[in-house]
Amino acid sequence: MTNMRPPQKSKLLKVVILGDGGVGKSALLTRFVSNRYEENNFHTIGVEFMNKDIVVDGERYTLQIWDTAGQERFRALRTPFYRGSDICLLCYALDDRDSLKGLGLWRNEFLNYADVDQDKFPFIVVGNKNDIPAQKRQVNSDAVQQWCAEQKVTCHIETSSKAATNVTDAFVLGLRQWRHMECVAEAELRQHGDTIDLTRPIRLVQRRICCTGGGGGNGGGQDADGDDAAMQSPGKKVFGQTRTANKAPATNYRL
Ligand SMILES: Nc1nc2c(ncn2[C@@H]2O[C@H](COP(=O)(O)OP(=O)(O)OP(=O)(O)O)[C@@H](O)[C@H]2O)c(=O)[nH]1
Repeated sequence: MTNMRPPQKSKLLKVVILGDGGVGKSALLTRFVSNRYEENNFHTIGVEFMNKDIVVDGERYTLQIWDTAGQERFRALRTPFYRGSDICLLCYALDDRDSLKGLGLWRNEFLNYADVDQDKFPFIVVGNKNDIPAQKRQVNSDAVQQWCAEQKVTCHIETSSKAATNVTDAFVLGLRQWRHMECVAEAELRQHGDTIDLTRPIRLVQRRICCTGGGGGNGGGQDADGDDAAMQSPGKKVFGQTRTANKAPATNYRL
């Protein structure tokens, strides 16, 4: 016998990095996964992905991170990969104010193709290249905060792939935001979700089972209410079968 706990399963999450060409998406990914930095990167064509295992708050995750091409001409190559994403990093460069303005288009493009609920999806705004000298900086924190407020994005972080500043933190921020939204969604489900009002439907179901179980006889029909539309419908068996099939997902009962 051993006291060792079985190894914890790793949760797989898909992360997509979006932003204008040249803001440093590939550099961010390379720094995070391999802790390397290259000054002269080629433009990404289409998409590339890398996996990275990470433990955050005691939980194991495998992040499958998709680096996308920022250039407009590769749009058709990247958009099919948005579906199934769990987290999206919206990247701009601190020495390029247009790249911040462009984030709205990136967010919309993602929402169009990823098919997610925009109010419940973890977007993280990442301002890369924060190693640049002050005189080269074109984006100040007021502009970013204003953009985030307008777009209802709550998380913003500055990084430098070159100087290895905050790179892991950007992904961890995305992960924590994802987990927060999962918790909110679960709580909502518990509160309002799969609720069954047992008063009327249960009486119907019991009668149905009685009717069909009795070989189609009239015994159970005696106490049927005249105003019960469901009881009068011809789909008796279907109603009973549907009820049986639906048993499993019911999580809340309100008496
Ligand atoms: N100063 C500074 N330069 C960076 C940083 N990250 C990337 N760069 C520079 O920006 C260039 C472009 O970076 P990439 O990672 O290729 O940019 P990208 O967003 O992936 O570009 P696309 O593939 O065209 O979408 C790099 O060749 C670096 O010279 C950084 O943190 N600081």
